[in-house]
Amino acid sequence: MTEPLLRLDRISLSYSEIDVLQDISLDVLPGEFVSILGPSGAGKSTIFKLLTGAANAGSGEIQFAGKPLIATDRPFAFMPQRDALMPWRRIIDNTTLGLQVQGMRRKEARKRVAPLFKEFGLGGFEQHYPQALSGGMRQRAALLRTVVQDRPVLLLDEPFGALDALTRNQMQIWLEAMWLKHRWTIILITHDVREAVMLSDRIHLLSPRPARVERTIAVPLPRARFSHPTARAEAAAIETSILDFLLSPQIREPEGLLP
Ligand SMILES: Nc1ncnc2c1ncn2[C@@H]1O[C@H](COP(=O)(O)OP(=O)(O)OP(=O)(O)O)[C@@H](O)[C@H]1O
Repeated sequence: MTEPLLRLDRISLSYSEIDVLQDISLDVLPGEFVSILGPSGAGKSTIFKLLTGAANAGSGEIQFAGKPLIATDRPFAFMPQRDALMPWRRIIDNTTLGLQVQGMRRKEARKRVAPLFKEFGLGGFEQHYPQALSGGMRQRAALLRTVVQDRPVLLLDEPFGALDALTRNQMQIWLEAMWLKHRWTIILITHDVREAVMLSDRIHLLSPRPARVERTIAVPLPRARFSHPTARAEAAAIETSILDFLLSPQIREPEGLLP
């Protein structure tokens, strides 16, 4: 059996009186594409804060490659919800930012990222500023900045949430192709159930805050699922069952946003 690359073992976390995570246990296999889905405010981004060291668990353990994760050990490259491109830096210099923060010299960092521009659909835009790029291009630039850091796990927090439906779908197709080629280990936070079913090997469904893993759903279907002649019906059925679950009375928005 493949050993997990990452394991969260009974993690709980509170912010002063607010309990946010309660006994979260989940694992991620090497090369696996995992999604985390759950109601708004459940604590999804908090899981990434824990992994990146921006928050500390009250109890439980995080293991990476079979050993407890220590503070100096940061095997994650994080892409935040908004692209966070710096408007005053050219695209090439935005994509080198993570490497430069790690101490790489600008010239060397540029050499590392430049060959990847074409693959990320950004060829010819190296010297442009972010405001000259479309929403999809900006997200690809942010993803490029994340990927070049060459960390074992990519943490993507709703990377396509702000895009229009058509661009989002194009980006999902592109990300799937990139993942099939590079086999990165990815944890994706998303609100988009179809996106999770399309891209994930497994989906962890969270309860409302304090978040627990309510269900883990494997999606063992061939890729390009929603256009695959036989898999598409099953993919649609999984999507419907997740939506039913998320809209069930015990899971749906706790603030009563739904009737
Ligand atoms: N620094 C903080 N101090 C206090 N409370 C916080 C802090 N950060 C987050 N929270 C609270 O923790 C809860 C979980 O927040 P989190 O951002 O992890 O949710 P989420 O599931 O990612 O939400 P969304 O889907 O809306 O982005 C929320 O109630 C939020 O208000």
